Amino acid sequence: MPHVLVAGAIHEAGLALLRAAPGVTLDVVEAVSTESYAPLVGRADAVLIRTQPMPAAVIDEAPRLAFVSRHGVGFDAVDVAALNRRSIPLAIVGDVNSQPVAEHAMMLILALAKRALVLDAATRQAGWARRNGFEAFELAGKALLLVGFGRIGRRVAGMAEAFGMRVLVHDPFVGAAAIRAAGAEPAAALDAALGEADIVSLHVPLGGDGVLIGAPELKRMKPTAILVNTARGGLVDEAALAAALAEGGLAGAGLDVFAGEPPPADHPLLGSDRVVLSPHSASLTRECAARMSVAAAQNILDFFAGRLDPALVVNAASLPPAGRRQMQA
Ligand SMILES: NC(=O)C1=CN([C@@H]2O[C@H](COP(=O)(O)OP(=O)(O)OC[C@H]3O[C@@H](n4cnc5c(N)ncnc54)[C@H](O)[C@@H]3O)[C@@H](O)[C@H]2O)C=CC1
Ligand SMILES: O=C(O)C(=O)COP(=O)(O)O
Repeated sequence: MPHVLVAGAIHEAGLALLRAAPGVTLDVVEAVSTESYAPLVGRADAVLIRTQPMPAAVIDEAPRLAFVSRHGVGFDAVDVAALNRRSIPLAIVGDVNSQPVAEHAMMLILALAKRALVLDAATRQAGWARRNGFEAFELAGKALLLVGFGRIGRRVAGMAEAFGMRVLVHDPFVGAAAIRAAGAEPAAALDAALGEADIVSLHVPLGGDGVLIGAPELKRMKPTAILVNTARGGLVDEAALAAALAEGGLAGAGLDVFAGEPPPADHPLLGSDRVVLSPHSASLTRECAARMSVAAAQNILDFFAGRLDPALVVNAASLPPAGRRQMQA
């Protein structure tokens, strides 16, 4: 009889699915820290986890653990090597959250290009004083560099093309022909593309290499350019980004994600009016919060029923043959 631990607050729809499943028992811990759910892993057959860390120390304390279900798609916070040692599959939700994240990236691009927050504040405070400041710029004709051309990056490309933008793509794992077929231009060398772009948007996983955009990469960007990160905070050197913005090396940044979440109150990027921020909420639309919750819960039910889609498993663990883990009513 599978016992499921839900680590982190999720939409009620997924909880309802698990509660209604015959034979499933549940622990739900809404707090986001690892410490809050770690004491409960010992009795879990499956863990449904949000983005809080799941280190080896926690996995090693879970003798019954047979399956981990990510509520989203990024799995950098889970110690995959520890799962692999015991051949425990880790599944993600696939395409379920790509659309709202792509929309959010476009929202940040537009907010920065149009100086939305600054002009909103100015309109409330000082009337028309900034009307002729000519601070906004147009997207049409500008070069957008997408770093990463997977589920989300491809959707941003389509949206940007509708705005009349030129789309450059840097993704070493996607062939030039596929990039051209999507109406974009392959950019094999990241350094050169960074120098060409008016807007850079990140859509790659956070991997072992860590920082992708550090001080040298920021220096290659135009002083008029903006950087948008809806992927993972650890991809960007935040101190170097704050310095580039303060020194006029870069015009703006839109950030949904941070190296440490939530960012501390004295974080250098929180004080800049060249920055538009959101609290890792790109996928959390009304619609998608329910979709992710249901998809992650369904993956658990499918795993124990022996019918999980293997394409959703992202680590080196094969699924048990159908029927081996039948749920007991
Ligand atoms: N802010 C949020 O709420 C969300 C953030 N994310 C983040 O966005 C990331 C991307 O999501 P998806 O598009 O669904 O993933 P995906 O796996 O479909 O696409 C990632 C792409 O990045 C490419 N890539 C890998 N390393 C690269 C590198 N060094 N340079 C350039 N390209 C590289 C891959 O070839 C792949 O095409 C996730 O890994 C996750 O961290 C995803 C969903 C929600
Ligand atoms: O899909 C992702 O990788 C996300 O960042 C969102 O994940 P979460 O809603 O925190 O489980």
